[in-house]
Amino acid sequence: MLIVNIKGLVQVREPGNHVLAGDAMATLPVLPDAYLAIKDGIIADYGSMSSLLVRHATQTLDATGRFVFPSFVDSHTHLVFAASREEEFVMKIKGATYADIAAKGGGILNSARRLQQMTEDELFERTLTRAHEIVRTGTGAVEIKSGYGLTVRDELKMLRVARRIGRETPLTVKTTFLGAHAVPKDTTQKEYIDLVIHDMIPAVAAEQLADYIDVFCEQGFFTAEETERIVEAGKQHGMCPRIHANQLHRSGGVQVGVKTKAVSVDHLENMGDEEIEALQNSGVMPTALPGAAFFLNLPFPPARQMLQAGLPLAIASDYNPGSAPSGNMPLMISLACIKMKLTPEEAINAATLNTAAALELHTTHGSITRGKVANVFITHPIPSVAHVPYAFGSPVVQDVILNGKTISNP
Ligand SMILES: N=CN[C@@H](CCC(=O)O)C(=O)O
Ligand SMILES: [Zn+2]
Repeated sequence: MLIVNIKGLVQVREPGNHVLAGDAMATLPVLPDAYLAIKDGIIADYGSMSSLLVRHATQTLDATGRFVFPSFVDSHTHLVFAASREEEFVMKIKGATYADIAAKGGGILNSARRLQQMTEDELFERTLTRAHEIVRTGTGAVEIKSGYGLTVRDELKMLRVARRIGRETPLTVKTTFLGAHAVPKDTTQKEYIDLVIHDMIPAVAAEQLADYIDVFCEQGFFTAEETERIVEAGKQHGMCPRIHANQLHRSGGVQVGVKTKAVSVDHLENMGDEEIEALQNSGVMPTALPGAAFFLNLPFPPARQMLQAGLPLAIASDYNPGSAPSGNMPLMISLACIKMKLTPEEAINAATLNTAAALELHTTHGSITRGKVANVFITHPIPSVAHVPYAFGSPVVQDVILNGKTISNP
């Protein structure tokens, strides 16, 4: 396949380990008036139109006036859920907080009740609709968590659905076991943590259903000490940690992430100097979820301060029914620019190369690089790259190509 007359080929990089940190995040390489050649699902070549020699291809797309981007990598979602939660949305409008709703058995426990009653096939169908939706907005690889099952049976059910999304859609899927998302009503904290460690983790590992282990490290959910114990148990079974950290409070989640060598710590709405220092040279990817901060009216992560400290930064959607009911990555990039004061270049780097690194997909995804998976999208005609975050909420993606194949009616 050949894409020709590309107005700008975005995020062109030579092969190599590209985690971008600090000042390096400001540079986004864009090749003007370019072509892109794809063969056997892989990026075969790219260059300036003036250097294009081969003109025969099985399929040629003309991208005049349009940009080609590498597909977004969304490194944090809860894509598998049974039902939306508009009633809580209205409660929040009227003044209830996320914590108030959770304390009344709403929130995660509300989602768990509904998911427990749903068959695996029905859950798959509902998730499939959302998978198609994120493909249409430019996502090519996605992390999917469990955490609305809260029983052995239902956590396994969620992870099987997530794995099936990886098999039956063109999305690249990584899965995360988040049994420690909330404690069910009729169980003590200790009983539930024992269930997570002694029953759930071995059962998940036996079916190889999870690449990662996650814990909601937060007041009223799981303490830093409990988080450490749970993720260490996961590590024993080959699951690398990634942590819900510092969403509502300075929970110690960041420090546990660093201590346990997590691949990422996500949320980070409540950060202090100590957390930023702890992350320096840690190898842990700090990940902002601007959709969740926006939806819950929380402070946004101190992105500029983090970049000034030389940290890398990733941006993901957190698509879930309670705190971020959108998996629209172009919108997340807009929010990152508008609310976190990232430049368009920084935000796009954060949602492509750095999220690929956060999912350990940096050798195959996240940039236009020879030899990487041909996951790209072609924009509508737009004047500039910065137009993507500028025109917030406007459709960005016109054509989607995943694994080298055009997705019809994206
Ligand atoms: N904070 C924890 N988990 C999700 C929200 C879960 C829910 O409210 O259903 C999040 O990342 O925001
Ligand atoms: Zn989350």
